[in-house]
Amino acid sequence: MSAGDSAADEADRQRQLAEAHEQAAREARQLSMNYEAAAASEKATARTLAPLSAAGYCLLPDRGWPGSRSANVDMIVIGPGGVFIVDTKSWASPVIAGGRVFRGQADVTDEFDRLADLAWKTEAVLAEVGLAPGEVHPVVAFAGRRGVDETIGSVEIVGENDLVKHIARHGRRLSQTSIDRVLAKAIDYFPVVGAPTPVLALVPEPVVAERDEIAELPSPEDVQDAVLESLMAEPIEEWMAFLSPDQAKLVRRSFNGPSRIRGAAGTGKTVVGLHRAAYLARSNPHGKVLVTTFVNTLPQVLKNLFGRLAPELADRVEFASVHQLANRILRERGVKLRLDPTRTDLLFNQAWDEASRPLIAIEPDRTYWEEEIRHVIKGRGLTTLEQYRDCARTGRSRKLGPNQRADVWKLYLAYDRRLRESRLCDFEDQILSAELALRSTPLTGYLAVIVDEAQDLSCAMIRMLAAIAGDGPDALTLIGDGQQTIYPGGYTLTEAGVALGNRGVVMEINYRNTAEILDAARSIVEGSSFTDIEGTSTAATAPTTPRHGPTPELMSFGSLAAHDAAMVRHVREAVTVVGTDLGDLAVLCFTRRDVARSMRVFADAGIPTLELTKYDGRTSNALKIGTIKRSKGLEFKQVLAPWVDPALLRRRLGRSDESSAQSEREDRDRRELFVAITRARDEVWVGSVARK
Ligand SMILES: Nc1ncnc2c1ncn2[C@@H]1O[C@H](COP(=O)(O)OP(=O)(O)OP(=O)(O)O)[C@@H](O)[C@H]1O
Repeated sequence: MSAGDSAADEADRQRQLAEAHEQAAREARQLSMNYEAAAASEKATARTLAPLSAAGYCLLPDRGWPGSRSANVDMIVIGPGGVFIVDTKSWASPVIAGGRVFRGQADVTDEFDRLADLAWKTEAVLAEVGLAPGEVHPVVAFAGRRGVDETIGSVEIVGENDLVKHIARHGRRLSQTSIDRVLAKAIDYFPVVGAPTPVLALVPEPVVAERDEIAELPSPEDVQDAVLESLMAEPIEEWMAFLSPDQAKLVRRSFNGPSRIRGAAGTGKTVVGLHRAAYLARSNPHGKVLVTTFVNTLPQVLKNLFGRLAPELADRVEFASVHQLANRILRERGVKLRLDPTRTDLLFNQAWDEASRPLIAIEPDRTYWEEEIRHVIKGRGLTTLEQYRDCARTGRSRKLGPNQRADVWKLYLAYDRRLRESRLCDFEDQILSAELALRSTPLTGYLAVIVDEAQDLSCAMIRMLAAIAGDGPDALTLIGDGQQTIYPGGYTLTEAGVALGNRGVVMEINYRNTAEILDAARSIVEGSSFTDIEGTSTAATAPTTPRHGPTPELMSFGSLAAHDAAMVRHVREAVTVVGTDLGDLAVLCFTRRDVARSMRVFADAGIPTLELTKYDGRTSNALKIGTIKRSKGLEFKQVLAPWVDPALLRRRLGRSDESSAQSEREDRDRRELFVAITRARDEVWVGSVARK
C-alpha cells in the first residue's frame, strides 16, 4: 500500500456515505411530500364530513387497511345511510373514460379495484352481524372538486365537496341499534393506525409548521340541506338493510349450480330472495336478474319493495310472473295464442260429458280429474299415454292403474281435440309453447333467475325457467316451502331436470308471526303430510318466533247472518279499539265466490275495500279482500278467514281411506288455511258456520 492510500480510501468511503445520505434524504423528502398531501386531504375530508355527525353518522378517520401493513383507509363513515369507505384522491385533473381512470397518462384503475375489493371483503365481515351486502359503499372523493358523479365497477366517485350530499341522500336505512352493531364490528376490522416506525437517522427530526387549509368548502346551506334531508328521510323497513347474520351470509353465498332455499312461512325467504337479486346484479356488471313467481300480482308488490331496498338497481332486476314471462317470450317470437278461460272451461265440460263415465266410478269429483289433466299431465307436458303410465304422480294420493290411466288419457284427448278444433289454448299450453319456443330461440340476457314460491309452479314452468337461467353458478335460486303447496299434482325437481346436489339451505326463524298464530296454524296442518319438490315426504320444519300476541279467534256461528255481523264487528274493532289501519287488515277467502260475497258484506257495512287483484304493495286505507291463493307471499297485521269449513278447524284424524281424493283435498285445504293464517303478523280471526 503506498503512502496516502488509506486517506484516499477514507475519502471514498465518506463520499459514498454522503451519497447514500443524500439519496435517503431525497426519498424521505418525496415521501414526506406524499404524506403531507395525504394528511392535508384526510384532514379536509374529515372537516367536510363533520356535519354528518349531526345526522347520526360516526367517522372513523385514518384506519389501517385490513391485511396491509402500510396502507390506510382515509375515512370510514357509518350511519343511517349505511357504511361508506372513503378514499380521498388529491389528483390534478383525473380523467374517467371507458370504464377506466387516468391520472395524466397513467391508468390508475387498479387503485379503484383495490378499494372495491376492500368493500367486498368488508361486506363479508359485516354480514356476520347482519348487515345486508348492498349497504357497504366504496367511495372515491376527488379533493377540492364538486359535481363529479361517476362509478367504476362498484366504486362511487364524487367530488369531495359533494360527499356530504352523496352520503346523506341514502336516507335512513339503518336503525341506531344496527349502526351500533356495525360500528363495533368495523372498529374491530379496521385497525387503528399505529405510530410510525422509529427513524434511525442521526439527524434531528424536522419541526413541522402548521399546514394551510385546503380552500373551497361546500356552502353551509348545501351541507345543512343535505343533513336535513337525511334526518327527514322516511326510514325503510329494518330488513331492507339489516338482516340476521345467517340471512346476510346466505345472500352472498355462492352455489356452483341451481340452489334451493327452503323454510316455513315467515322465515324471510322472500327477503333473502330480494337481497340476493340485488347482490347478484351488483356483483355482475352485465345482464339482468329475473325474479319470478306464480301469482300474477305478486311481482309488482316485490318490485315496489325492491325499489326501496336497492333503488339504484331498479333497471337491472326484472319482476314478472311465469305467465307474464311466457306471454312475453311468445310475443317476441311472433307466436300468437288464443286464450279464453271461459270458453276453455266450457270445452272441458263437454269433454267431461263425453269421457267421464269410467272416471266417475273411480272418483266422482269432476275437479279431481280436471286437476289431473291440468297439473299432472299438462303441467309436465306429457304427450303420450306411455309417458303418463310411467309418471310417478307425486303428491296425488289416489293410486291409478294402467287401465284407469288410459281412461284419464281419453278425457285428455277429448279436451285437447276440442281445444284444437276451436283454435284455443289454455294457460298450461301457454307455458308449454313458451318452453318449446325457447328451444329454438333461447332467451338471453339474464344472469340469474330467482323463483319465489317455487312450490306453486308446475314441472314445465320450472323447466322453462331453468332453460332461461342456464346451469352456471348462482344462475337459478328456487325459494319455497312445500308446506304451503296448494296446487295438486306435484313433481320432483329431478323430474324437471334440475339437479340440486346438496345446494339446499333451510331457514328456521320466523320473523312474521306471533307464537300464538304459529301454534294455531300448525294445529290446522298437524297430522297431514306434504311432498316437497325436492322429492322428500317431510314433516314441516318448526320455526321459532320471539313474538307474542293474542290467541287467534277460531269462531263458530249458528247462522251466516251471525257470522257476517261478527266479521264486520271484528274489522270495526280492529280499527277503533286496537288502532290497526284498515289497510293493514285482509279478508282471505277460499273461493272467488266468497271474495265477491265479502266485498258485498263490507260494502253494505260502508267499509272501503280493495281487491287483492288490484293491490301492488302500496299503502291504501282500504280493507284488502282476496283469495288465499292471491295472498301468497304477502302479509298483513290482521287476517280474517271467513266461511271456513268447520271440519278444517277440528283435529285432522287418521282416515281409513287415506288415499281418497277427499283426503288429498282436505290436506290441501288445510295447507291453504295454514297459508291464510300465516299471512298475519299480529292477529287472526277465523269464522265458520256450523252445519245443521
Ligand atoms: N332479519 C329480519 N329482521 C326483521 N324482519 C325480518 C327479517 N327477515 C324477515 N323479516 C320479516 O319477516 C316477514 C316474513 O319475511 P318473508 O316474507 O321474506 O318470509 P317468507 O319466508 O318468504 O314467508 P312466506 O313463505 O310465508 O311467504 C316479513 O315481514 C319480513 O319483513
